Amino acid sequence: MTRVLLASRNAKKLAELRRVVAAAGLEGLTVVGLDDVPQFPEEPETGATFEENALIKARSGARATGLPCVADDSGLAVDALNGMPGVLSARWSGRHGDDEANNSLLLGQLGDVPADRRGGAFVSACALVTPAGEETVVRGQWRGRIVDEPRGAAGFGYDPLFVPDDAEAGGRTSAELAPAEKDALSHRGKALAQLVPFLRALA
Ligand SMILES: O=P(O)(O)OP(=O)(O)OP(=O)(O)OC[C@H]1O[C@@H](n2cnc3c(O)ncnc32)[C@H](O)[C@@H]1O
Ligand SMILES: [Mg+2]
Repeated sequence: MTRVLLASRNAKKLAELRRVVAAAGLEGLTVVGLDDVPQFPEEPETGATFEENALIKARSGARATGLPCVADDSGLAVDALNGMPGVLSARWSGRHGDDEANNSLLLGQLGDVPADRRGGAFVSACALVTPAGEETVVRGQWRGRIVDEPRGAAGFGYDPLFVPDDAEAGGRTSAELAPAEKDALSHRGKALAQLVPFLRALA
């Protein structure tokens, strides 16, 4: 069995990564998380793009463990904010991973922005780095709009504020979708789908 490390320190994101990889039915691959390998220090996510940050995380996981490593760097790019919070999504309010503070800051910033200009996209870059140094990076996007009040309790991050454009979502926020519904439409689902052939090749 080949082991593959999914390197995320965000438990809810990690659960999504695990789900999508499991749904792909990769025979001969065992997925492990950071809890299953010896601890190694977190590298600062200093990249200017999602791709650069995904590579920083995947390279450091592969280097520390000797395992092929998948990492996601993602965020919400709001049109009216010229693509921000972007790579700063996790720490937009100044406190890393404080979803409530991030959401209320974003809502305040969009306070005067009318409904027809509240478009944006979730973006995910997923990188696969092997111990031999082969690197693959892919990107998925999920278009939608930012509502003016949070709705729903599933998912994480900005999910309660994001209504996907997809008809299947029927006007629900991504925090109101069932997990499998989110995976079928999401930026992360689309990015990982492109990595599946490369993962299959490792098995
Ligand atoms: O870097 P790792 O350890 O993977 O965990 P993280 O939470 O810091 O992850 P990122 O640096 O990639 O930042 C992503 C942020 O973007 C937001 N985000 C990304 N994907 C999202 C999703 O599917 N739903 C809601 N918010 C999302 C959310 O605020 C995340 O904390
Ligand atoms: Mg991060």
